[in-house]
Amino acid sequence: MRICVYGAGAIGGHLAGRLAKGGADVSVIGRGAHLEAIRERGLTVRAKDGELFSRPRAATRADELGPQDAVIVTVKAPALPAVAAGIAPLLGPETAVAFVMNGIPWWYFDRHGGPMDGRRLPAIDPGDALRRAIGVERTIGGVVYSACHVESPGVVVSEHGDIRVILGEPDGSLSARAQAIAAPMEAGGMPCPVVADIRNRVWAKLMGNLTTGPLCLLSRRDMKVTLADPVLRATAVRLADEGAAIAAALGQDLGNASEQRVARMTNTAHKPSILQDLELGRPMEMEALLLEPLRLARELGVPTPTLELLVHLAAQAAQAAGCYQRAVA
Ligand SMILES: NC(=O)C1=CN([C@@H]2O[C@H](COP(=O)(O)OP(=O)(O)OC[C@H]3O[C@@H](n4cnc5c(N)ncnc54)[C@H](OP(=O)(O)O)[C@@H]3O)[C@@H](O)[C@H]2O)C=CC1
Ligand SMILES: CC(C)(CO)C(=O)C(=O)O
Repeated sequence: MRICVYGAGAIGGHLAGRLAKGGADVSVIGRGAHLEAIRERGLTVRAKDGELFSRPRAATRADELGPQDAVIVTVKAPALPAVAAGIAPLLGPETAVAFVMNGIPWWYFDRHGGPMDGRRLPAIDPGDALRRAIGVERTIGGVVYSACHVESPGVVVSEHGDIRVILGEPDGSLSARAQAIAAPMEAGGMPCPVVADIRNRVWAKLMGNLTTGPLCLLSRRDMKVTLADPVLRATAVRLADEGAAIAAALGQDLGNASEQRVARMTNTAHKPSILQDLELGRPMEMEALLLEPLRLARELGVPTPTLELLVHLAAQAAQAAGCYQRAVA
């Protein structure tokens, strides 16, 4: 199976390594020193279950690779317009495109049902660029648990053993095409369930970002250090409660699990990827991870006072660092 990972950074590198180990014919699209190193010396993934080495075909442009059976998009959300502009050469008539990223995905309300069905998210997909270039028919939703970073060009470190990718169709079907991506992932050591409730999984993952994102952006410290402060830990629980209330207003029941969610993160010495971006001066996923959930809360009449305050402070920090340009609204 030909699978291209579009955005071979930390997550994309990890997934490419797993897929190669699992027997897929893997290529990656990336850029800069990391891509050059993968091209010249191969891709190394240092994971808790051992080191994976592979030699995926590495390209900076899709026309170097041609049509694929599947594409897995793993860029940061601000890079999605560039993916929309560049992806066409990878797409044959049957190519599926899985978005394995954090945050509210551009397709969230497609095939959603109810009064919000079909609603657009212009902050995530400006000008409907992804909708036009890829379309919801090809799209598979995805969530990833794998704290990781690029240690040096060509080398990705997966920091914890608790890893998984979750795939799901926007219409809830358990499709053969999602299973076809999951199979080499699983064979490569990455658990990869295909689920009927991908929106619920998106929200469950988002809880981690809504809690540790604003707090660590403001503390500039990793999750373990930040959450060791009892006041900030209690604040994280309030953030998780508010996030769960937004999800509930959209019909996604996350249970009464905020304490446990935060408890699971207290021993994780990981800097959230959004903080890594701030520190490296890269465009930050403010919209998909933080601001779009707030917008939905306002629209649905869900009170989120703690989230409002901390996300707006975080947005100011992001603007001051030159990593987020929009006016916050
Ligand atoms: N890292 C983590 O621990 C986790 C991250 N996530 C999520 O996974 C997603 C990916 O994150 P992560 O892997 O950390 O991000 P990275 O920035 O490490 O990876 C994205 C890669 O895509 C490259 N890229 C961006 N735009 C283009 C383009 N137009 N053409 C070619 N290459 C491009 C980037 O290059 P460049 O560096 O030059 O921009 C980078 O190498 C995000 O949604 C994130 O929130 C989820 C769980 C954990
Ligand atoms: C913080 C973490 C690991 C989970 O919420 C994450 O998703 C990220 O680093 O972006």
